[in-house]
Amino acid sequence: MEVNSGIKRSLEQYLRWYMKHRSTAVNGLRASIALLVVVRMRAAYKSVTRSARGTAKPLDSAASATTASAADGKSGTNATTDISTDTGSKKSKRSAKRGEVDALFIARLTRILRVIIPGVSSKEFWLLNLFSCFLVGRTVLSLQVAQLDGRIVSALVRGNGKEFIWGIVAWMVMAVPATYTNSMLAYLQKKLAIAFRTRLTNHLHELYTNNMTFYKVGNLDDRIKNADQLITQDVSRFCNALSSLYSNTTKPILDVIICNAQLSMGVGLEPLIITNLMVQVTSLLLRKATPAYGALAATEQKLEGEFRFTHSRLVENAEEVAMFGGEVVERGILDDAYTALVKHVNTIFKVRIWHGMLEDFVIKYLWGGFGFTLCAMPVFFDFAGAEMGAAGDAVLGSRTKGLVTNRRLLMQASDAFGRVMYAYKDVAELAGYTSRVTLLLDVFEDMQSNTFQKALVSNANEDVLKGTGSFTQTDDSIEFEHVPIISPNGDTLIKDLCFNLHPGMHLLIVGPNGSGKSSLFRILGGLWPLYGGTVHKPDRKKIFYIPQRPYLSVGTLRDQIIYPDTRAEMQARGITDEDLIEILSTVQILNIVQANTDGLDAERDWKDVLAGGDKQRIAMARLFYHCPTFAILDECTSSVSMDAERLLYTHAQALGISVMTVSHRPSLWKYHNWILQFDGVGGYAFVPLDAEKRLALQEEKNSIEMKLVEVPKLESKLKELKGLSASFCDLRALNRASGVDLKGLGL
Ligand SMILES: Nc1ncnc2c1ncn2[C@@H]1O[C@H](COP(=O)(O)OP(=O)(O)OP(=O)(O)O)[C@@H](O)[C@H]1O
Repeated sequence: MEVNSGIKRSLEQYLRWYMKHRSTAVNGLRASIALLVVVRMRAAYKSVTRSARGTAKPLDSAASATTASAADGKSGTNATTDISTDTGSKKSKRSAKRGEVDALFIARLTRILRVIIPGVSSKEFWLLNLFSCFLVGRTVLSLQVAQLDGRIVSALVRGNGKEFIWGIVAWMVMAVPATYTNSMLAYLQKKLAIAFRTRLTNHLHELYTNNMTFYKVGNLDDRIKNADQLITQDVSRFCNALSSLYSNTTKPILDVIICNAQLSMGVGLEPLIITNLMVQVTSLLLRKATPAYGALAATEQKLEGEFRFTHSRLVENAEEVAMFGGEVVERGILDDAYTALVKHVNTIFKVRIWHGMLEDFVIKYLWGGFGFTLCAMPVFFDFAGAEMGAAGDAVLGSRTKGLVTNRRLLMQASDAFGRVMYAYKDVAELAGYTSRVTLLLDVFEDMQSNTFQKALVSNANEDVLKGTGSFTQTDDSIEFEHVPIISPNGDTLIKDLCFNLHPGMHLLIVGPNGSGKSSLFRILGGLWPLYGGTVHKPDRKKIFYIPQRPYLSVGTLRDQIIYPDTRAEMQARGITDEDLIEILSTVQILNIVQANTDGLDAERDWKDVLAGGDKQRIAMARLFYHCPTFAILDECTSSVSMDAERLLYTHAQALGISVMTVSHRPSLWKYHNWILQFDGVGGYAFVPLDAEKRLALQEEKNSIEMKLVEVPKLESKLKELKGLSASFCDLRALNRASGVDLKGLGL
């Protein structure tokens, strides 16, 4: 008994001490929590900076392995078989692929944020601030509504009509800023998303169109298959996800903080801390049980892209597939891509079933139970120091007001916390989109410094691939000085090419298929990396290229002829529409202008409207418009008659254009005076071309080859005849022995 009363006494003493020093204890607790937060933030910051360095390092080292870009007059590359983006720690490699919510995600997001919110003076920064103001405003209004709710119900319980009516008036007045705030939030969220998208798209377009990145991605690098989908879809999804996430997390976080602060006044700090701790623990468990939604979203996007790619492939090659009757094969390809996508999406759905159940149980029911308990605290215990001594209506009114306000605040806080938890899924999805957008930025930035990652052919000579060549600018000559022609796969097409070309020289390039004829122009144009030697060439405008498949852009007929000039550039050059009409008349396609009432201003889908031969004639018109020093003609007359061919060459040469032709047609030889002949095994010959002599030799060679074709037939005939004459001799011998008269047999 004494022991018991001793314990009771000590407990009472402790409680008295506690009530006396309660505020100090509470402050101490607050300070500890603040300290904990600071420590955690510091740790998070450290890990972010560490992982950001981990990401940057391989890119930096890769970049340092390259020389300046082709545009600067040099070209280099870092071709490698390793196609992973991050070569940092194993963990960062894994998360790089999976798009997890971790420090690497924060580092990547920060990198993109620097692009979409470039500074404090940017429109996006102020939009974000305005948006934040409205978010805070909405939270403040919600608190006011909770207080008002409590007051109205309290007045109702006490039967105080005047207070009740004033409460209703205040309620209606509050509706005005509340509805305006909600509408503005919806508007600003969309505005912010589109502003982010504009910034990011502009940045990506700049990189994509610079240094021929649109060619290099896909051709020289393996990392991205469908840059178009990434720029058009993934960027949009990323921006929408980011702006909605900002709204979906900032408001709930604010709600959680402010409602908790208010609640602590209503129910006391201790029960609130205990409840919060329990919520934290359960939310931690829930987080642990959350599947990798980011990785799932990233894979879904990838599969969506591949599915879209199979369709665009079919659209692009529709005519060929239809002619071949390849619909069964194509159907298989489309179905395979779709099945892979659907299989993955179904996996996500299934994962969502059990996770949704768990999430609902924890957020709605478990936390709901915590909430009820919390609301009951001021009723059963006096943590907040409510005036329990007061009597009758006052106590009832005070309790009702407290209960209604607290319950509303609690519901708001728990709903907000729930939304923060649900937002984890959105964050995970954002992590997926972030990893896709970062990959796009990584690849585009690598293309600027000519750093490529591509699987090489097994026999690629690694030593040769480590070399770099250079470009220098000349006035009007082209020279290749010990330049190897190596494909992006690492195949050596020509080992060591040397030749030079001056105005007045017309070069014919011949060789077997795949020997590197077109690749020579890819090197000259700076499309492929230069692994050695020097290419001396004039300004880009002095070399004009006409490919086998003419390229027709979007726009008017005039735009097709002057491409890539704009109308303003055409006028600046002093060229008029009449000059263009004359050019069209020279290439004999004036009928196209006449067939269109808008003349040169006619806008059509020229790619589909024009026949193959007409397209090639438009390309010739383009050449005559630009009138360069050198023209690269890569099998560009395959669809036109020999007359049109003659016209192209004679007119081009009359304009002083030196031609470099790739063609298998001997009819074109006469327009050239030099020949570059590739042997298909890495060797070549560069010699003057006497077309007449070469044609005569060719004819002689052809006739000998024709005769050689006859040789086996003649030999077999000879053999047959020899056999017959042998049997004839045998017969005569036999006859002599037997005395038969051969003449009588007609032999
Ligand atoms: N983007 C690329 N990536 C990898 N290899 C390529 C690429 N483009 C071409 N090649 C390869 O380079 C080699 C040479 O191609 P190129 O187009 O120069 O041949 P060509 O001599 O012009 O042949 P053809 O007379 O058939 O047009 C081929 O083996 C081809 O597969």
